[in-house]
Amino acid sequence: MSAPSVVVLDYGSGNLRSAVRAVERAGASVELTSDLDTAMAADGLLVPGVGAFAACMKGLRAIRGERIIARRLAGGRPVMGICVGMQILFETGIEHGVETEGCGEWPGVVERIQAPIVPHMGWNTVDVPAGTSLFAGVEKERFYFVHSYGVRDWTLVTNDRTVAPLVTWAEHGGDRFVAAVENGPLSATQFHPEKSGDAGAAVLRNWVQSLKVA
Ligand SMILES: NC(=O)CC[C@H](N)C(=O)O
Repeated sequence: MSAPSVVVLDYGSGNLRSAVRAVERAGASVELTSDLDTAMAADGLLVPGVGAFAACMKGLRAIRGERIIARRLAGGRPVMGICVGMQILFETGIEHGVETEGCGEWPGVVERIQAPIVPHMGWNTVDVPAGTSLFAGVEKERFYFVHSYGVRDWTLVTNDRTVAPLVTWAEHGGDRFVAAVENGPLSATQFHPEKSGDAGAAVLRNWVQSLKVA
């Protein structure tokens, strides 16, 4: 079976090369591009990101990235967001007093972590829900975080006809925030799997291996 194809979306954010290398090591054939048709056709789309929420959303909109994400998800085509690439999937981001509209794939606000020491920078464990596939085999491992903001409250309303997302939580300085989400074709991690050693590599491998099944 050929390697799954993954587009790493190039919307001007940083951390692109390490994301490309990490997904290649996870077994995918990777292209770094902002081309809409290429991004739509790939088995998986990875949305990395470092920097401020507003700047990332500006860069994403400049290449119609929010439309690429929405159209892929409408067709059940897998997307994974990492760090700011996860944060921009939510409804709103508030950084340095600036409120910015996100992609709105999930309700919720990205806001400053309420902890004595911010940024949350370093290795941490996560609280993984039953039924996870993203964390299969590494549920008890540590992952590398570098962020000052996060989603501290998960308020998605579901009913008996919808499959609730699997939400993984983490805690820093007494504050809890969403560390990962598995929601059908949409996956996301607040931590950097590409900076999280063998455990992070396993998360990316789990995601890449799910693409051919999708
Ligand atoms: N690693 C980053 O780029 C941090 C992303 C975001 N600005 C945050 O602080 O949460």
